[in-house]
Amino acid sequence: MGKGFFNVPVAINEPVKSYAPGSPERAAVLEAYSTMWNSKIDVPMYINGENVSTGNTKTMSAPHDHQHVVGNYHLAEKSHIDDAISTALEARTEWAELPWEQRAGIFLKAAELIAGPYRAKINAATMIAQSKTVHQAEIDASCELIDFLRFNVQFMTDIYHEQPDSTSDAWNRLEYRPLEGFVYAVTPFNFTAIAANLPACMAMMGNVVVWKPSDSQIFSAKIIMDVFEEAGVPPGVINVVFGDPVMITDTVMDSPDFSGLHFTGSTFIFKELWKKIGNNIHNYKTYPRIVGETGGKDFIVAHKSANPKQVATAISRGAFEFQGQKCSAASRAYVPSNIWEDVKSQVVADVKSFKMGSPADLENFVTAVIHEGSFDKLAKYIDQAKADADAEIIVGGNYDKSKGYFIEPTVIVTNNPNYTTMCTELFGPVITIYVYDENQYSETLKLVDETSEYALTGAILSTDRYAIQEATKALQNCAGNFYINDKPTGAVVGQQPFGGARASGTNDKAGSALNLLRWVSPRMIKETFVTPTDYRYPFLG
Ligand SMILES: NC(=O)c1ccc[n+]([C@@H]2O[C@H](COP(=O)([O-])OP(=O)(O)OC[C@H]3O[C@@H](n4cnc5c(N)ncnc54)[C@H](O)[C@@H]3O)[C@@H](O)[C@H]2O)c1
Ligand SMILES: N[C@@H](CCC=O)C(=O)O
Repeated sequence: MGKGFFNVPVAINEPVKSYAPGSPERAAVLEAYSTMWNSKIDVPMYINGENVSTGNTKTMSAPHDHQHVVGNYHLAEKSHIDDAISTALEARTEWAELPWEQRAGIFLKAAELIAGPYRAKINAATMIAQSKTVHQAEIDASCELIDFLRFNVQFMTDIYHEQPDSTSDAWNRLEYRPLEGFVYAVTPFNFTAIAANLPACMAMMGNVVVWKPSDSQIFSAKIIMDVFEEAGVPPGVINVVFGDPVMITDTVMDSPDFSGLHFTGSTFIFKELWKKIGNNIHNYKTYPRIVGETGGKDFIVAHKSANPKQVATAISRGAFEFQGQKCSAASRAYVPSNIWEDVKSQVVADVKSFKMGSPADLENFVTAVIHEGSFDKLAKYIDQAKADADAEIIVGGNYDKSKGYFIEPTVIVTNNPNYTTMCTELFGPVITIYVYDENQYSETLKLVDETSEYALTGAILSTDRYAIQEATKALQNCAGNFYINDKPTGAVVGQQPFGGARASGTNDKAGSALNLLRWVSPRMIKETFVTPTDYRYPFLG
């Protein structure tokens, strides 16, 4: 320790590859997809650097072909969770005391492994496990994950540089210690990058981790585990467990050494976990840090000055890329009456032109939703919209789960701004549009603010700067990520730190120093050079 003040490589965003016909990346990803599709993988848990198989397994299949099995994974019993906790705690001292540049080296290496030898594999696994198109897999599993790793190393050093003032007779130093105990990462299905980043960024700051991925993402989580291992994450630092989320969480949160939760997923589950922590609060050695990024009901508002083509494109891409399963996806839109007919005709034409099917066919723009539970929920809301007098489906509305969980991208128009699908998170390829009187802009902004419990992302499209300013102010509390003349999706690490407030989360901004600060417990050290030897003030003589 302490052999130099090292500069880390300046983080730059990983360029997104095109996958155009004839490109080497296209050939590589299709080959990786075909190899994975035609073999079956066995995914053990990973505890203390060892693969742990229990024989109690579940199969993994692709959402776009649910009868096609691509492998199985092993389920934990309580004793495995106890093991994961105790090995994490055993690894803690050595890991926490490892100089930061050694930890940085591991995660910078992980970024390069993904950028190079693992890129096709992690993209193909994400196409299979989460039914992402190749473009959506590339911006998530490769680029966003690489960016998380590189930028967080830089943010980590920025944090370490933040030091208090000192004087000639006293030197003040802040030490950014990891949390005392172990931390718990619970990750969602929808972003491979989020699944990797939640455990990785805590480990980067010197913490030891128990990580529970989503059942629907284990196939791509396996590639993350392989990358962490090859990059040199030592045994016990990140322990990966699968199985009953309630049993795993109860076991973790019953431990007095539990010191932090890093969660991304639905609002309801996050609130349940927060309650459990509250109920156990007297048992912990330290107050656990709680970070959760959760649901959304993300909006697009168009002003009467907006360009209809831009509004329509923001809707088509913002609502339907990755089947509307980004937490940032537009799911309610407010369009003024003067441009509605133009917006409507382009959105309908766009949606009718979408190709839907397996991500193995790179021509497809949309594929299947994640699982049967999601499919059934979406089908129910679509049927309800067909039956309700205050809603009309203007395009889409069909669904079919015979082979994969396919929901047609669907646009509902309602004359009721509080219609159920204007308020409830559906998490699928369904957007509801309310057409407002073009002269009721201010009233509509109030409606946008008050309609949903969430505050994740939102967008205003306008060519009128006064209208943009009015929206920026009126909507300041209903979106943690607010976009002007753009769609509300596609935040880039290092450029748009991501997260929302209200029921959308603790707004600790993934991909920024704000998030990393939650995983350290600073120690202030004051060193006095001339230590007093007399208690009296000078004037007391
Ligand atoms: N705000 C963000 O940054 C962000 C990002 C991605 C996803 N999301 C949200 O995530 C949700 C979609 O992801 P999902 O379907 O994987 O969410 P989910 O809440 O169903 O699952 C998230 C994780 O919680 C675990 N879990 C489920 N029940 C649990 C329980 N009772 N106890 C402990 N753990 C439990 C799951 O196994 C999974 O690992 C959406 O609501 C979306 O808005 C938010
Ligand atoms: N950061 C992503 C969304 C992550 C949640 O699913 C975006 O901005 O689209």
